Amino acid sequence: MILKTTSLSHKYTSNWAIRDINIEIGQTGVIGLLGSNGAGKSTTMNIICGALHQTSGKVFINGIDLEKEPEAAKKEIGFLPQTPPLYTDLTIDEYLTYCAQLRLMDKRKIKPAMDEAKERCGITHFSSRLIKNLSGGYRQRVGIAQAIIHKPKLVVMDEPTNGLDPNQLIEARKLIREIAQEHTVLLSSHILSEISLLCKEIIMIEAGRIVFSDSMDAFNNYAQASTVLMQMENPPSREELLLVKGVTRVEFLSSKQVRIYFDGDPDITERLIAASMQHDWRLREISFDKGLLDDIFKQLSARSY
Ligand SMILES: Nc1ncnc2c1ncn2[C@@H]1O[C@H](COP(=O)(O)OP(=O)(O)OP(=O)(O)O)[C@@H](O)[C@H]1O
Repeated sequence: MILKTTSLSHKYTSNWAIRDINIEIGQTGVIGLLGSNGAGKSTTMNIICGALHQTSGKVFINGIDLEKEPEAAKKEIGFLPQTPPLYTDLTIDEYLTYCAQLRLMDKRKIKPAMDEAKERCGITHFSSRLIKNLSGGYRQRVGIAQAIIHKPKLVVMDEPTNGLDPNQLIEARKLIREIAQEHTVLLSSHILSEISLLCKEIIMIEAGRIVFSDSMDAFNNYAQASTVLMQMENPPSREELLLVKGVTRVEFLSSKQVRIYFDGDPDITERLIAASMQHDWRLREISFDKGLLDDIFKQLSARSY
């Protein structure tokens, strides 16, 4: 088991920030920790990485008890916190060397490990550049390089794609996927689409408790389609749409785009397509729209897990 937590709970002051968090991860790949702001993602990650001491519960990294043998356990953890601890007045090489020393790496192994981490993160050409002169995307890569330099089994990334522009996002996702081929990556986000793009397993945390833990496929099945989105060149009136069997409510998002609420019968799309052909609505696009993340949170939080 690469990561195991048992009944992990934490109180900062009087309230529980997280309660009874049980996680078991045994394989490589990206595992997503999904939750809204304040759900307890950072608290959980900080404890797993030994940056925060839990009120109760246990953490095992590769079978090693983090509390009892912190040094040995931390050798198997790479951590990219929400704000990467970058020393901006150092060059990439100076910074990575410093990080490797902090991890108590064997002196002779530092240079080859650093070269490999830089290569994987695509920052070799900036080796002697000061970190303060790097763009946000490249700083993020340096953050990832420091998390993998000692080849840990588990790499923990707290909201690693936050604040990146669309191109940097694509690059960062690619890099994370590559890293996940050899390491187990536990990655947090409050954005469902980000998690669904990257993760095969998902752990959802809400108000400090795990409310869902399964494969992304199982999650997608659970998140039932709640509405249908239709784009038409020649849309009908609200009244006409309400005449289609199963349609319960119609919301015009623009003059040509409509959100259809329906009674839950998935054959609704066939009936809408048939009606469109019959009345020449000139349908351009039709798709199920999964519930908004907030709705899914509410549904999941409401059931006892
Ligand atoms: N240092 C602290 N002192 C007191 N309460 C804290 C502290 N850090 C976090 N909390 C509280 O603990 C709860 C969980 O916070 P946490 O930062 O773990 O959530 P999160 O899911 O990571 O949210 P975000 O995405 O906003 O970082 C929240 O209610 C938060 O207000």
